[in-house]
Amino acid sequence: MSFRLQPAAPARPNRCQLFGPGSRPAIFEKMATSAADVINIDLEDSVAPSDKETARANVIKAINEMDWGTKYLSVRINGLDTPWWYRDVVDLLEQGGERLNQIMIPKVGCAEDVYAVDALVTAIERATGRKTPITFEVIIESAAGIAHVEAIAASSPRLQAMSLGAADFAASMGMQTTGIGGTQANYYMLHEGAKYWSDPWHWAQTAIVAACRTHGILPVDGPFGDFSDDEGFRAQALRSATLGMVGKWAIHPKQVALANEVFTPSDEAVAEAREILAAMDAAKARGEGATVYKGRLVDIASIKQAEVIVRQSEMIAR
Ligand SMILES: CC(C)(COP(=O)(O)OP(=O)(O)OC[C@H]1O[C@@H](n2cnc3c(N)ncnc32)[C@H](O)[C@@H]1OP(=O)(O)O)[C@@H](O)C(=O)NCCC(=O)NCCSC(=O)C[C@H](O)C(=O)O
Ligand SMILES: [Mg+2]
Repeated sequence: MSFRLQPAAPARPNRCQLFGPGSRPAIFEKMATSAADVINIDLEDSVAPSDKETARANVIKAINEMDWGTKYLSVRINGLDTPWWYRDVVDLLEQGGERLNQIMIPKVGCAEDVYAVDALVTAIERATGRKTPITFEVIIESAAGIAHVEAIAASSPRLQAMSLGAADFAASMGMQTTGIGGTQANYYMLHEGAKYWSDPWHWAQTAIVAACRTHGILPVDGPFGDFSDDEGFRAQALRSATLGMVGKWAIHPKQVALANEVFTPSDEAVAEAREILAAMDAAKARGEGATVYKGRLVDIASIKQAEVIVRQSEMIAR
């Protein structure tokens, strides 16, 4: 371990972030009563330009009047290249009250993007006497965003989560696909006539996980567009969980249970993690730093690996 210790990410469940357009208030109740840990009401790309003001008003009304239970409540504002974002922030902060937990900033390309929103939010919080600081989530969904991901991760103490936005990311990178996440038919290796598919999102995901873990932020996988493909969603989510991401967006309610299933450690995984911890306790008592568990090596690093799984399950059970 470096002399500079790795900070812990916020201790709150973030297995599924359910999205819905702010211009569609009829679904807000369904979002609030869903099994998602986080609700992202959208003012950005799922809202047509002609609906921006109405959507903003819908969202503020819903934040104030609806029962959101224990949901972590987040609103995605418009991008900093639009005329809408500052009014989103001002109205949400001035009229949305303390129930709003988080602002999601899309298409962040550099640390200064976050700085700009932070400055505006900070001024409004001071003026209104807000008690609990608003937190931020950013979406990495451009070439600039991934190139500057580490600086973005370090940009503000408000930052709690960072997602990969596969659709805009693919467009910004010039990738030849219209798919949103998942397997890409043309991304394969050929060996002795057989095709072996690879994962075109892998590099961006690992860059995000490393930046997030360095700065104590939750790394999250973004949307999987084909909501009729449950197995495709599950495969994408399993890869993300294996890489260290803590959750995934749902762009349709049927994806919520899938995300919760993948990002909740199974009873078997938790039991095995606890057995590894017990085996290492016994090893330590014998003065050993390594031992054998089910025919394989476990050592002091295995304690940290097992603790990740136990911590996740304890946090979700809370
Ligand atoms: C994708 C949808 C437009 C589909 O809506 P719809 O046609 O109504 O679906 P269904 O008929 O299958 O709906 C079944 C029931 O579920 C309710 N419903 C639908 N969507 C939601 C939702 N998001 N949350 C809660 N409940 C929902 C319907 O009302 C039906 O209920 P009932 O009649 O009682 O049976 C729609 O799902 C949708 O709008 N999804 C979210 C789109 C969105 O927010 N997109 C933005 C995020 S993705 C993105 O931005 C890309 C990213 O930035 C990147 O770059 O990668
Ligand atoms: Mg996007």
